[in-house]
Amino acid sequence: MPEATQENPQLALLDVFFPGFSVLSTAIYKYSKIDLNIYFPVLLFIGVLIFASQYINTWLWEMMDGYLMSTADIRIDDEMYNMLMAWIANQQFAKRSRRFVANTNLNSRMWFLWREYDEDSTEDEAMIDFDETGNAVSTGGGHKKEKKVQFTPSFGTHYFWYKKRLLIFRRQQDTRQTSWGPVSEREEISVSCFGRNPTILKDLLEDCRQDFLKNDVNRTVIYRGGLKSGTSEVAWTRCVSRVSRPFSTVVLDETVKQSLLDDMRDYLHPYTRRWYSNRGIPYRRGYLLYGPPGTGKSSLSFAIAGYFKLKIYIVSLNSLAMNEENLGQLFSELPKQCVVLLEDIDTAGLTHTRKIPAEAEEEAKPLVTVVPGGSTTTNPASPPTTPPPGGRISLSALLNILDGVASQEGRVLIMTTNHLEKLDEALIRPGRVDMTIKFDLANTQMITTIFRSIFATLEGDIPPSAKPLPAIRVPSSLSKTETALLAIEDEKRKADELATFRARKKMEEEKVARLGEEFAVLIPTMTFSPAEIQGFLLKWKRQPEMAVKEAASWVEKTKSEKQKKAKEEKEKEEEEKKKETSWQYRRICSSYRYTTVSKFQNEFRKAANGGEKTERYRDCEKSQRAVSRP
Ligand SMILES: Nc1ncnc2c1ncn2[C@@H]1O[C@H](COP(=O)(O)OP(=O)(O)OP(=O)(O)O)[C@@H](O)[C@H]1O
Repeated sequence: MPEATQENPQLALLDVFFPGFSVLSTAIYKYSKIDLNIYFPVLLFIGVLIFASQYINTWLWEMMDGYLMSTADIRIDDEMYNMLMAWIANQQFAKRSRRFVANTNLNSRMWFLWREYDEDSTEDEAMIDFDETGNAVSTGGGHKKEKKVQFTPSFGTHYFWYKKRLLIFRRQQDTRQTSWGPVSEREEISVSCFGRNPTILKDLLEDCRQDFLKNDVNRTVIYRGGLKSGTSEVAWTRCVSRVSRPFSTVVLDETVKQSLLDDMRDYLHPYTRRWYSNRGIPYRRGYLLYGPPGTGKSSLSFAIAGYFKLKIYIVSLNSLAMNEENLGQLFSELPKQCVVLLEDIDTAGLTHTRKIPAEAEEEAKPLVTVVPGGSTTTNPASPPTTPPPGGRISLSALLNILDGVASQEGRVLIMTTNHLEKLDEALIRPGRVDMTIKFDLANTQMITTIFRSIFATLEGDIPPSAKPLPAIRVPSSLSKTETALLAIEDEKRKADELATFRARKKMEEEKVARLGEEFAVLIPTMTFSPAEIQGFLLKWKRQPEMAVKEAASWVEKTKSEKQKKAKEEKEKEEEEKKKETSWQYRRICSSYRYTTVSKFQNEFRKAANGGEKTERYRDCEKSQRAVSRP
């Protein structure tokens, strides 16, 4: 009988399927004289079967996946990820999962989809308690606001039932992504169903969306336009959802507010769209809010979006990423009805008058140096007209986008500015801006209203000292009559409490009204913005008397600070102007370098300083050579 050794080629073959088999069989032969070689055909068959089944299994799954199943892939950089994960976390299969991810925030780790967990909880839940001495104390887990841990299934395949259909949730590591990103960003999720009809998946995703959006009821959802992380693509990304600001809390002339409401209500009416299209007028509406900083322009924009339950899309034209193409792309991706907010439009590099094509052409020409005597030379070394500084969008590009086909019909455009006079007329002509609202510094009536709104006791305001009265405990030994008497007494006590509360509230209101008037007398009219007044009042938010007492000294202090600041700004402006003049002068002179500059020095200096511009100076102005700023 041949020795069963490792050299036996048959056993070496079995090692492929059952690693270590030859060592094991040699040991068995040595100690018990049982030769496993005789089972070789059976073992080989089993080995091949196991090996082949792995491939067959994968192949079968692939075939089934490809031909007999429907799959929805969810991208981690899309808001759908947040929606699906929020839904999954509430499902039994996720709660029962033995291998799971514990999350305090279910949202995508992509920065532009990231949302703070707290954002969706209600704001009336206090996060911190304070003891009698005013120190912050731990809430001891008694408050709902503490971060909840939620569980989602870990990487792998998970089966669950939805509307009596078996669905598959797959969560996999995305191996295609580069390794430098955080692990949590490198994943792929998908939901599949058996059958070639994907309707059930679409139903599921719609359910997830609806569930997710329930959190947004009575909230204003804010989107910002910008670059997606690590890409050159732009997208609207949801950044926050805030409890909608009641329209009434924006202090503004009531007739103006009412006419804005009426105008928007009419515009958003379902029949209005048809009215516009019948007449061939683009269905768009634009509003311009202008006035000094802190007078409520942004507040009104958010309040109006909340009032009409519209999402608000904010885009910053100052952003470096914003060029004509990107802005056009963002405008083309706007939903049918929404508010688009272009804030502080005067600072967005749009303040220059729109160039007429001839002028633009002129600028694009190579620089021409005027040589006295009438001849001109083209300077080949002179740089071409520099493109607008990176990211700044030109006015004509913006106008094209606002009017162009890419701009979604049905949107409400709100532009805000601190300097109406700096805006080009083309931007604010009717059709682009249909209503202009002026915001002013606070007048006496506004000051009183702000005071009242800060100190009025509103629903949900709980004074920090208020402690609920202990409920009456009914001893079990009492007879029915005694219990009834006690209940009547309790009712009476509650009614007395309510009456006292109402009387106190009325007195409070009268006191606040009186103090409001006193306060308004102390604050000079049209001097401070509502934001400044609100800022001061918030310091004394529970002490209206102190606010009145401190008002006069605050006015003095703030006025002198403002004067000082204004003086400094003026000095700075003058300094800038001087620099600008000398720079302009150098530019002009440099374009005249073929002649003796000193010959025309006085003439040029005068003109650069705002004096009379000679023909020679004008010639030079046209052919200015780019001189780097000092
Ligand atoms: N008319 C107003 N009514 C109510 N609150 C106001 C008003 N104006 C300003 N505020 C308060 O002042 C703060 C700043 O207001 P807001 O941002 O709306 O001003 P703004 O005019 O948009 O300022 P900026 O021009 O600097 O952007 C907010 O907290 C807001 O509540």
